[in-house]
Amino acid sequence: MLNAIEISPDIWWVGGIDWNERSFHGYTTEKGITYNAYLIMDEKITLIDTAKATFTDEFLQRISQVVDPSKIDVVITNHVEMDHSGSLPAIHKIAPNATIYASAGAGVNEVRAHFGIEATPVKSGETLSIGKRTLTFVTTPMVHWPDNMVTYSDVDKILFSNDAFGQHFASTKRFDDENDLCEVYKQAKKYYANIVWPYGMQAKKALDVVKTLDLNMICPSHGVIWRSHIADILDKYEAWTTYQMQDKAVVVFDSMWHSTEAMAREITDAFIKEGIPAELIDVKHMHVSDIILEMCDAKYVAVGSPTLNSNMMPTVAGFLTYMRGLSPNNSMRIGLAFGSYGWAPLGPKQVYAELENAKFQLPVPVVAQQWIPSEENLAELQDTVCKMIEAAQE
Ligand SMILES: Cc1cc2nc3c(=O)[nH]c(=O)nc-3n(C[C@H](O)[C@H](O)[C@H](O)COP(=O)(O)O)c2cc1C
Repeated sequence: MLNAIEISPDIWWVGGIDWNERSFHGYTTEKGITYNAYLIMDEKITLIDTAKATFTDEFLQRISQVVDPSKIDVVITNHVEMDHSGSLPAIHKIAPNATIYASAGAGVNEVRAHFGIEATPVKSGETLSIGKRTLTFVTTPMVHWPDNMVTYSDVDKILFSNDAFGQHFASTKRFDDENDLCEVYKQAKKYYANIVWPYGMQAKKALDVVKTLDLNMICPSHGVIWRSHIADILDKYEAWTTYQMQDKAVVVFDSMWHSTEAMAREITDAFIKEGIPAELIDVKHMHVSDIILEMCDAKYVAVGSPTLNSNMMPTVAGFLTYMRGLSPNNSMRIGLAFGSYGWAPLGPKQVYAELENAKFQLPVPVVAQQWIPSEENLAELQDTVCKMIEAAQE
């Protein structure tokens, strides 16, 4: 078993590694997950967050390599979601006199609602001396639950950032510079797109506070610790939280007999012909959490469905529902609805209505094709794409 790891003098990583988790509340985690918790060996022995309940044994074993868990004096609960707090009842039982801190209001209420445990409230800006170190709490409400907060240790210049700057990435190596950075950044972006994206404005506020801190490390509750690429991940969060868009297109579709697929291919080619990178995505073959990663910074989004039993296809409806819940900046995008039908163009029209509901700019009407598109019909899609690009430039 991997040992507890001293990440900075007297600060230990004592989390859990979930090598085989592949679905985290419906989000695919192809690289597994870590539940990071940190133990600070100061005059008051302090634990920052815990682990998912199923990892309690692993987590307690790691703590025991450093100290008897019953000696813990302070537990900081930055966020009550159960991937971070699932082992809190076990710690509470082993160290009943430890003081558990959570954000005033939401954090304290959530600890009580989940575990029937009374936590001590802390407000944003409040400090706690644990010996040599003073910890400062900064609440980050709705990044991504009402209770979220982050904790800063002054002596070490470490920010315990909980979900912010996290990535679902299991590894024996704890630091950014010890791992494949391309993969780490991809997983950080996928995490942001699937978890934090709806709360970009709140995340931006939190980021502005983080940027004022003197930082040696950012220790998130998932994935690798940032020590060598702090400026880079902060820059990336700046771009993501301000919804910076790329001049690129994603064309998402499903198709039974390839007519909608032929339209999707033509639309993709038309974007590429106009010099705009485009990606063709068949929803049957890509998970919605990966589609969101591809589309989160795409200026152009085309969505196609045939009519199936008087509806759009359930796969496309599933994607649109997931996307609508996550994506707050659709008014900055240019959308297109398209698809084939036999006798009633309900599938493509429902896609259009969904894009309209999700507040996309829709400069061209729905392109509904009866049965199989001819060469001429397909060629007309080139004009449609040109109109979308013109609308983006206005
Ligand atoms: C099981 C099934 C159900 C269908 N239901 C409808 C329907 O309710 N209304 C309609 O206009 N066309 C319906 N169609 C016809 C398709 O929409 C039509 O064949 C279309 O061209 C398929 O596009 P695709 O090749 O992209 O799958 C149905 C086709 C199938 C196979």
